[in-house]
Amino acid sequence: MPRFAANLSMLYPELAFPDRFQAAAADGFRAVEFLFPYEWDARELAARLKGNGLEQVLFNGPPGDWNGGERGMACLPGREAEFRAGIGKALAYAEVLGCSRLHVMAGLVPQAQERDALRPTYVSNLRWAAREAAKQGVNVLIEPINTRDIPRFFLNRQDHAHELVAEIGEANVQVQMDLYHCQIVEGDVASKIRQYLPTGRVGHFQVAGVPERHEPDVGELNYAYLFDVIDEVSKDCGWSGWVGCEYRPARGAQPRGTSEGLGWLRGRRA
Ligand SMILES: O=C(O)C(=O)[C@@H](O)CO
Ligand SMILES: [Mg+2]
Repeated sequence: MPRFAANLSMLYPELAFPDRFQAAAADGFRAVEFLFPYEWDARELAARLKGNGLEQVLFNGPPGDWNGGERGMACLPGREAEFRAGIGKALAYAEVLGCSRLHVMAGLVPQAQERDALRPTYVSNLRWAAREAAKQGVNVLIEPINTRDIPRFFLNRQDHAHELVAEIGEANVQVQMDLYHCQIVEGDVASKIRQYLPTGRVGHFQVAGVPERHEPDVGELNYAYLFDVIDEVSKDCGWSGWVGCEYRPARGAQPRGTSEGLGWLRGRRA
């Protein structure tokens, strides 16, 4: 059975962020992930994890000016110093949270620039981040994201991500395979799991229904089937990572809306 982690940036929207840890534990989760922890003290978050018997399995590096529309800096020439400072900050949080996966967002292709021209900057930034992360046993993850949600995002496809992982050439760089984005951009999701999971280069999965990004049992993807595929391939190749529940509950911020939407998970937990 896949092991499922609650994404606390999206689940339990009716609760203040620090209270989402307890809610996730009460719903039976043993692990959590979230996007950005930086407005909270790392020790306070570590205490929430410990107090609720939870493991932190993933979070994101600083994305640049998120409210101003930025979605990472890794591909942006001229932003290397800020990128490196952000990785330093993220690794300090990873240490306190005991987290071994860091998602580094690629960034947007600037207007009037070609994606390929950004590749050397991206590769060199990721290589630097990976070497820093390796010093404390952290894996750096890169995630293809669909361009409907994030227009001009640098990284959109699984094959592009795996090519870049090979070019970066560091053992601790892996792909965060978000099946929601994968379905929107390229489809053929089960075959892609079978193709990429045995390579040892998939570090984490994320799931959501398509197209609304609600619960996995809402929408066009048959997750019952896909979870069986992950199970089957994991057994063959010895993969033992996590599946992040990164969706917006269909019942929105209604009290207990997230919990009531977890029917899809019943009987599926490892
Ligand atoms: O949007 C996603 O998908 C993510 O995994 C985030 O970390 C980045 O927006
Ligand atoms: Mg994702």
